[in-house]
Amino acid sequence: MTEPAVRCTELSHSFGATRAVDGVDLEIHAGEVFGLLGPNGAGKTTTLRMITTLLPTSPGHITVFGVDVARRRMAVRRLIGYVPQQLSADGALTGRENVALFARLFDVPRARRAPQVGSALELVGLTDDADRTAKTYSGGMIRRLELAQALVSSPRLLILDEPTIGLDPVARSSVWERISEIRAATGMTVLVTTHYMDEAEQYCDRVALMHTGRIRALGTPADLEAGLGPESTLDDVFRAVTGNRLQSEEGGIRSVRATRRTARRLG
Ligand SMILES: Nc1ncnc2c1ncn2[C@@H]1O[C@H](COP(=O)(O)OP(=O)(O)OP(=O)(O)O)[C@@H](O)[C@H]1O
Repeated sequence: MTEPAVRCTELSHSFGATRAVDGVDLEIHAGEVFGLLGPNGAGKTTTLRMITTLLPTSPGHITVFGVDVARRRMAVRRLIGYVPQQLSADGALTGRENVALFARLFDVPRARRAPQVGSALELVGLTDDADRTAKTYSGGMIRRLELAQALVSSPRLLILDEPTIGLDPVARSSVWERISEIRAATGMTVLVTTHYMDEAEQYCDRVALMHTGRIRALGTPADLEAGLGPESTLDDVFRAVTGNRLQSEEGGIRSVRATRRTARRLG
């Protein structure tokens, strides 16, 4: 059997008295688009930060393509491209310069940098705008630029934390279309967190519904919905397993926060 892209075993993490992640077992198949869904505070970002080596994994255990995250952090980092929630593009640099900076940071060999920067920009549809400063980009273009930054080292696993938050519906679908195309073109595994149910239904092969640090349901969107009954949505499934609604009003507040952050960083 193919090695899973990610295998998490009994993953837990506490911040003081807050149990952010509470006994998560999870396997992400190589080549799939996997959605980790849940409301604010569910433990999604903490889980991603453990997989990306930014937080300790103990007492649990994680492997990325069979490589132990606790023991071989640098080897794991080379396998991963990570787009965090906080923006990471510099408005004073051009799109190409931003991506080139990441190529250097991620140790892409000098001779391969220019071609890899060019193909990362092409994968996200920014070739024509590559030599404009990032402060002239729209919110959707910035997200695509961040995708290019994460793609420039040709990772096998692309991890995206709320990639479409704060974007309008057109920009949201444009980001998702790029993600789908990149997966099709490269066979890359994609792990994404979102609280937009419609996006997860449309673009994820499988999803895990997370609540108070635990995985409450896992499967394809269609199977999870069918398990509940005809006409069910993922939001209904989430409510059935937790008693709460997934799509809270807070999404709006966070969107505004994210938009403000964009304005501040790039303005
Ligand atoms: N650095 C930290 N210090 C203290 N508590 C934290 C820290 N990071 C996260 N938490 C807490 O851990 C819990 C899980 O947070 P986490 O960010 O993983 O959730 P999330 O599902 O990603 O939500 P969001 O999308 O809002 O980030 C929350 O109760 C949060 O307040």
